[in-house]
Amino acid sequence: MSERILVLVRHGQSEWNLKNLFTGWRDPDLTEQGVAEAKRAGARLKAEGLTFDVAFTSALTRAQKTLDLVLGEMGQQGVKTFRNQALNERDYGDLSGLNKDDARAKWGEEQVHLWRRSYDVPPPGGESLRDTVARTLPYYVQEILPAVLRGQHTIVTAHGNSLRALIMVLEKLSPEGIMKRELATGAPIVYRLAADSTVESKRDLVAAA
Ligand SMILES: O=C(O)[C@H](O)COP(=O)(O)O
Repeated sequence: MSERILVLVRHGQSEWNLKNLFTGWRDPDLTEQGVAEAKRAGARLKAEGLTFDVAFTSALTRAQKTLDLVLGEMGQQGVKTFRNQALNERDYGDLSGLNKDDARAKWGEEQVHLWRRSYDVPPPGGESLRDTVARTLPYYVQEILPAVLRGQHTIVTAHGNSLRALIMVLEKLSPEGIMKRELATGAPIVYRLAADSTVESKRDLVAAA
């Protein structure tokens, strides 16, 4: 039985990350730096000797391009890929397109932090992390996890908060624990799962600067 490998990668820097705008379901492209980050992630995964059998990504350009660049760097362009909006970023609702510093000036540091990092406070008109877990988890359980448990080496490229939702479940984090969890762009996390789908080991492959 081959190992049960699950790799999560947040997309590389996007145009709106660079401009410091709430993005959510909006669809900006990667920046030059984001392209470089994605390629570096691919190089790190290749250096680990990893190969993939199946890939999952969101319906958004920045995550799809990141996946293409990672696989390209690994010489693994042909990997079977599934795209699904279940893996999209948390919907930032009315905040989408607003500048994060302007939002802090308007609503206060603490409120904006709660919208961005709390488990159950939804941004106006958008999804809380709890809502995002409710959206991503069925897709993980029904599509991604079965592939991992079959021994297919699996990569998921998605978003800061859709991945925090999965990480909360994988790492059994409390609402307080997930509040402190930040994900760098283009930094792969390699999980090995046990047969009962719990995490056996985890490694952060922080992309070299
Ligand atoms: O949607 C966004 O704005 C980013 O991808 C994640 O933003 P956050 O770090 O503010 O949650």
